[in-house]
Amino acid sequence: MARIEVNSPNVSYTSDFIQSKYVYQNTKVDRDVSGNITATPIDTVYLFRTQRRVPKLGVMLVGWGGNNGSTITATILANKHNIDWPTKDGLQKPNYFGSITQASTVLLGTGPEGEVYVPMKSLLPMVDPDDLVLDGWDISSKNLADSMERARVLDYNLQTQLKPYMENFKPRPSIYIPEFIAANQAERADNVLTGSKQEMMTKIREDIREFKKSSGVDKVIVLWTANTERFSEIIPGVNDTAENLISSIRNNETEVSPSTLFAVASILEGVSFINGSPQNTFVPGCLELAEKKCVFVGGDDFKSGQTKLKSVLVDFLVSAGIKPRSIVSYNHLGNNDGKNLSAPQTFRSKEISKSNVVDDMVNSNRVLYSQGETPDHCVVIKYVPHVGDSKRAMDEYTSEIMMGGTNTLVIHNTCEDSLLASPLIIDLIVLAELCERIQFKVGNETQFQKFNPVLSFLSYMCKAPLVPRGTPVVNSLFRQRCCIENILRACIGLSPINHMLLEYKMHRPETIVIPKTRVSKKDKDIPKESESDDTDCEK
Ligand SMILES: NC(=O)c1ccc[n+]([C@@H]2O[C@H](COP(=O)([O-])OP(=O)(O)OC[C@H]3O[C@@H](n4cnc5c(N)ncnc54)[C@H](O)[C@@H]3O)[C@@H](O)[C@H]2O)c1
Ligand SMILES: O=P([O-])([O-])O[C@@H]1[C@@H](O)[C@H](O)[C@@H](O)[C@H](O)[C@@H]1O
Repeated sequence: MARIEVNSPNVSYTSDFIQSKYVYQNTKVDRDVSGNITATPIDTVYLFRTQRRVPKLGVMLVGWGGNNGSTITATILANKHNIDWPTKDGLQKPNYFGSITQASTVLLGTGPEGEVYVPMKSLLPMVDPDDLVLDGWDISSKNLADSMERARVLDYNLQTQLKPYMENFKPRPSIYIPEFIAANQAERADNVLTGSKQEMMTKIREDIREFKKSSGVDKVIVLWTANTERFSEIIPGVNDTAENLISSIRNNETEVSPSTLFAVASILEGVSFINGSPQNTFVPGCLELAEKKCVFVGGDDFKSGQTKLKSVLVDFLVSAGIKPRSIVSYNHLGNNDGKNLSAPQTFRSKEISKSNVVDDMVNSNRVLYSQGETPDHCVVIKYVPHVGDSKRAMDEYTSEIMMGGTNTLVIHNTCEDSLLASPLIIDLIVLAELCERIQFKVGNETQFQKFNPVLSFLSYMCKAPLVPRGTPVVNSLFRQRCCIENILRACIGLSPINHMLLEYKMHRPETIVIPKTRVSKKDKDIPKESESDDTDCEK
């Protein structure tokens, strides 16, 4: 992969850090009593600092023996050991298609040869997924080779070759509280911890420490890809504050779910925790704990197929001035996820995360929608065992066009559910780990800080993005991707991609002057480069 170095006085490279002075340009909007608007451009100077050393990273998956867990393990091993396999269509080589960090490119700029695109992963030093060290928990005791076979996702020929690598991986016993998932999951729950919630959580914390020590990894990230749970009730005194949540765990309170126990265990171990399922793992007390301890949390629910397309299509329609009036999304699938979602309480969690995804786009356009007006939006999921992991999704978008006309789009999508979700696991881990190495100072600040513990940077991969209090939720896939791309660019001192291509829109192109350097703010506005690390965290 070609090395990228930025040639600018605002960017410096030391053996430890890439440092960039960056002018963040924004617009402040004020409305007067008559509703008239004043827009004021605002410049803020940031000093970004990214640690260059990529750590040896351990990943612990909760639900390791599931379809996603076994598929991502197999994919990493196949890529790492360069295992290809014959199919009826020829020899298939392993890859990470569907991962933006590994398989997508970004426009870096223009050169003599025109536009130059580079792999997203080449912008900053990132963990190579081939180097991830995997471990995890499952309530099912099957080893990973048997789990892969049970999942019926990958070609048989690949499975045969991977078996020797996978059969030694055995999930650690996990926390099973039957009332949080569908009753039909009981038949696979033969690998479970016993004891009080406090005791089980302590065991999970020990597992994280033990894994870190025995594997020799520098750091660990924990990711929930276990069954969708029902929503937890938010009860004052039980899970509304960090203190109450901790004492509820101590008192074995009913309304603390396994996923919240895993999140709390990870936070207490200083380990980032990502939730790939829709339930409200991050009850207010859990979020407060993450904030206090300055540990990253991200989620919720992988945005893999039908919803991902929705967050493109509705954005397209609304931004084209077309008014979606009804969105009806149906899918059926036959994997264990579908089986678990056939219970009303777990389906409800999924229905919520799949339904909210158009809110920001609808609310952005008061020409089309009056305050409080929304399109009809219906989400249906059915379990059909025969189709296994091959999910069938059917969507109908009915929109109002000019002069009362109607535009109906009908989409049919067939795909392996887990082959769409697994690359998102890679991106969530790679980007969350990168965020742990990025620090910045704003204006005249003397101390570096990190991103807010609620990592909204991961929104692109999530159906129901978790954001810090008071932050706008962005669902539009295009905007979510721009955010990732432009923050990566900021870290190397490059301006956001603006798609203006002004240099190609000139009547007299010879008038273009390439400035020697980007103009920076006066020295007094530039954050100082020394001083200590981020603080404000309870240790
Ligand atoms: N595949 C997708 O496209 C997709 C998209 C979005 C979200 N998701 C979510 O990802 C999750 C995993 O999907 P999947 O297809 O791998 O499902 P799966 O049912 O195949 O795997 C889940 C695994 O979790 C295990 N499990 C359940 N409760 C557990 C607990 N408390 N601790 C440890 N393990 C536990 C199960 O035994 C199972 O092996 C689901 O919640 C699903 O809704 C999947
Ligand atoms: O990502 P997406 O395709 O919109 O959503 C999917 C659902 O349609 C599917 O029913 C469910 O089992 C998957 O876990 C996933 O949530």
